[in-house]
Amino acid sequence: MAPALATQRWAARAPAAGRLFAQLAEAATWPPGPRRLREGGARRRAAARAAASIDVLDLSLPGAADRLDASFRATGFAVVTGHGVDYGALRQLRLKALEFFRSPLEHKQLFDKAGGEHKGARARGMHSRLLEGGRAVNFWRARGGLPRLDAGAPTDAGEAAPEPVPECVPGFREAAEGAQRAMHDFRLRLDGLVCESLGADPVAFPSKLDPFRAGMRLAYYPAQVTPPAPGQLRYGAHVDSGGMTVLVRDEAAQWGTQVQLHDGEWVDVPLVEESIVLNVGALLSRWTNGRWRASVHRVGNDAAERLSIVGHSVVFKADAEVEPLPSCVSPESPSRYAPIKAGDFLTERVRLHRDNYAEERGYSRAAAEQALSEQIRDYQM
Ligand SMILES: O=C(O)CCC(=O)C(=O)O
Ligand SMILES: [Fe+2]
Repeated sequence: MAPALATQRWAARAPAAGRLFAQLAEAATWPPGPRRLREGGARRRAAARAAASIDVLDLSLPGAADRLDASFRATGFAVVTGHGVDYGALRQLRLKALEFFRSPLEHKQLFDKAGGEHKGARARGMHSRLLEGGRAVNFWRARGGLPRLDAGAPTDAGEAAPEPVPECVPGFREAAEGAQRAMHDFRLRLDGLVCESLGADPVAFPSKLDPFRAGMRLAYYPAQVTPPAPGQLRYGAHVDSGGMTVLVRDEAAQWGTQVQLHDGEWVDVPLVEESIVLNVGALLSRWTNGRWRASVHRVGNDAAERLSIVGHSVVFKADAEVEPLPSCVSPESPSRYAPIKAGDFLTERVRLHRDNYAEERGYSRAAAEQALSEQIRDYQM
């Protein structure tokens, strides 16, 4: 029997082991060449499926609110064009951010607040990211003021005092401010579109939001010079926590963002020039009573260096009470979620990710698993 056939049979009998074999085989040819990336069978199939699965919408055309509603109901994701954002400002931030992330570790460590009092930095996982060579730094807009580039992150409740970033990369601050400005109007427009899509009260809706708290995170994926371990991903499967995520992928290395559809299948987010990817977070899904899905997504392995700019819209005030919108509740679709304060919800979701969560909450080992799985279910959507 030919070895290849034997392998196929063995893989068919033991799918998990077969997958491992496939991963090892992939590792043996790491890094994947451009041809393999374009033409790999599984990837091509996934991409073909994605074309039919994740909508691409031109927001400059009439009916944008309804089309957004349909996309978010179906997958919780949409790739948008016609957004009006100055892409040049985003490109400039990408360049400066790459300069920062490629700079010596001592520079990047200036941003590591995890050992100090800025527990927000630790809570958001920046501690390990920065120590591993610099992967993320948060920006946010000071309340009511000009956009500022700040180190650390707000506390869980979003109340930490911002700290100015040391100028280790000339022009970084200006680039960040330029990108924030470029995004600001778009974020406001998205807030308006969401209100329209959901038929929400145009007075009550904006009063719950604070567009000036919308930040920008730079997620850096260093070039993968060694093959990933079996099952390892560039960004593990997760659901975003808050309102709407506004994701600008790296034009030079866009491949990798994948979404799990309702039927469990993973699909690629389509690659579209100068597009922005929108996706629904857990709190927004909850507010819509589950009408809009908060889908699980991840970033798959690719050898390329990559930088994603991750922003948000529909940013709730920490003390905003979030309960299913009346327009999303009906006799056929009764309210599924109790009212919750946005700040409390986000704090709890961040805590769920800590290793010592059960211990912090005083759960016994036996009770912990039960409580955790219930909490995760509650806080997932
Ligand atoms: O970088 C990407 O493509 C996705 C990042 C992401 O999912 C996130 O930051 O929540
Ligand atoms: Fe995400």
